Amino acid sequence: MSGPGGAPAYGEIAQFENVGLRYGPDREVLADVAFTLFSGSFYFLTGASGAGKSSLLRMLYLAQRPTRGAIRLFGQDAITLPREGLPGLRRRIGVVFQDCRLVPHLSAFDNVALPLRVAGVPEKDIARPVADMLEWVGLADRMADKPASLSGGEQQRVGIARAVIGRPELLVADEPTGNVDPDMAIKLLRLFEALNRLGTTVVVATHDVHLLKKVPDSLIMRLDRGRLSDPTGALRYPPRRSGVAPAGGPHGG
Ligand SMILES: Nc1ncnc2c1ncn2[C@@H]1O[C@H](COP(=O)(O)OP(=O)(O)OP(=O)(O)O)[C@@H](O)[C@H]1O
Repeated sequence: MSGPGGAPAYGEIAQFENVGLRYGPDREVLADVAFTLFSGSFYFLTGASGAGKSSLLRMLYLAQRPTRGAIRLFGQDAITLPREGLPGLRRRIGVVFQDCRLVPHLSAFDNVALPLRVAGVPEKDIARPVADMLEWVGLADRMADKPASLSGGEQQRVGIARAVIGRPELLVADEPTGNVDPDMAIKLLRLFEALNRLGTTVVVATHDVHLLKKVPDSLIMRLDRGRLSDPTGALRYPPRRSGVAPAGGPHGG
C-alpha cells in the first residue's frame, strides 16, 4: 500500500506479492511468496538448507529478478524500475554474507571505506566514520590488518561495518553466523540488534533455530520447500512497538 506520490505508507520498506522464482526449466524454487517488511523491525528468515532463503534475499537486495510477481522497495516498483534507478535503491540496502566477501588485498580500514569511495565521498570525509565504525564493531586496533590475518568473527565484523558504513535503511544478512562459534554468533546478533535500535530494518537468514530466541522482539519468516509461512504474524501486520504486544494481536498470547 502506498501513500500519495508513491511514498510508502505505514513505514513499509519492502513488499513481495505472489513472487515466484525458477532457475532454468526446473521446478519453482520459490512459489507465491508474499510479505511486507515494516520499517524498524527485526526479522529472521529461517528454513532448512535449500529452502530458498538465499534466493529470497537475493531478490530483496536486487541481485536476482523474480520469475513472476511484484516487488516494491522503499515505495518503488523494483521490477519495472529503469536500470539506472537500481544503484540508488541498492545504496539503501546493506548486505552481509556468510563468507564475508572482503577484498583480500585491502586492509580492514580500506574494506570498510570501499562503499564510501565508490559513492565518491571525498577522502577527507572518510577516515573518521570508518574509524568510528571499526571501533563500534570492536576492531579499532585491527584497522591496518588484511582479512587473512583476522579470525572468522573479526572478518565478519569488518563485513558488517562495511555493510552499514553507508547508513542503509535495510540490512540484509545471509547466514552471517554460519562460520563463527556460538559465542561470536551471539556477539554478531547483538551488533544487528544495536543497529536495529538505531532504526535500521534488519533481516537475518539463518537455519539455526537457537538464534531465533536470542532476539526477543524479532519476527519470524519461515521457508519450507519454497513456501513462506508466518509463525509470528510477521508477514501481514505492522509490528508492535516498544515491546508491548497488542492483546489478541499476532504477537499476543
Ligand atoms: N543460481 C542457481 N542456479 C540453479 N539453482 C539454484 C541456484 N541458486 C540456488 N539454486 C537452488 O535453489 C534452491 C534454494 O537454494 P538457496 O541457496 O536459495 O537455499 P537456502 O535456503 O539459502 O539454502 P542454504 O541454507 O543451504 O544456503 C536449492 O535447491 C538450490 O540448489
